Amino acid sequence: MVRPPHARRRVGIMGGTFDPIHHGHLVAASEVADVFGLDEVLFVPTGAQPFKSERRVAPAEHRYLMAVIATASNPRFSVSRVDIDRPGTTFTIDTLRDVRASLPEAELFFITGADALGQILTWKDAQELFELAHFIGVTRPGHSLDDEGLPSGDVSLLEVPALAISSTDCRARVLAGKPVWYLVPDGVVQYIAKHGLYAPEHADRAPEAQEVTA
Ligand SMILES: Nc1ncnc2c1ncn2[C@@H]1O[C@H](COP(=O)(O)OP(=O)(O)OP(=O)(O)O)[C@@H](O)[C@H]1O
Ligand SMILES: O=C(O)c1ccc[n+]([C@@H]2O[C@H](COP(=O)([O-])O)[C@@H](O)[C@H]2O)c1
Repeated sequence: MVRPPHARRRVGIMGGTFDPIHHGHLVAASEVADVFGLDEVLFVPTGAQPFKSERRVAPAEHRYLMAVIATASNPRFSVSRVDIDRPGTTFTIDTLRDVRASLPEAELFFITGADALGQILTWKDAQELFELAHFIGVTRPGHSLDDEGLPSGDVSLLEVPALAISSTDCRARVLAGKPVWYLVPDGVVQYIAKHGLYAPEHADRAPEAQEVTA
């Protein structure tokens, strides 16, 4: 994308539980950054996600550090602590307000997979979300990408390389003793093993890996 000089900085925001971060997240962010000419993508791990309150989630600090490891080699990727440092339930409206406050001049793009895009109208202060960022819905295997009911002009849809990977499947594989090599970055494979994440047999060695945070 050709950019005029002095154009506003274009910043993508990829929010997620990232339990753990995997190559599906990274490919989606990379493709959006390329197609929309983003200067930077901020990965924003959630604190307590409102739709996952019944589920055990790895402690935020582990999910944050895995995101840091996964994005370290890409100069355009970084990880934000705004959601994990804010007490209480994570709502995207707060994420966007906080990022807007720290980057007042930037154009913001919120990146979301097809599954999450389909739920946006149920999110807190849904109508105001579209005043704070342009939303980009990306394809995800097993989900249909649809912007029905969403404000036209505020949402774009993008086909990204299809990776049928989910964090749920990665956790289940670790629990079953199966490899997650090539589903998540190498450093994340090693981080999961080092801290005994997702494997109950390691609970006595690494109790911090089994905390309930959401
Ligand atoms: N394979 C994928 N391709 C495209 N987008 C994805 C993919 N996996 C996740 N996303 C998107 O990334 C964001 C964060 O996803 P999340 O951290 O919940 O991962 P997940 O794999 O869906 O996790 P879980 O299986 O635990 O629900 C969401 O917008 C989701 O739609
Ligand atoms: O704001 C809300 O009400 C809301 C409800 C559910 C999910 N979200 C956001 O959706 C993004 C993807 O969430 P998740 O848990 O599917 O990874 C993440 O940034 C969440 O904060 C936001």
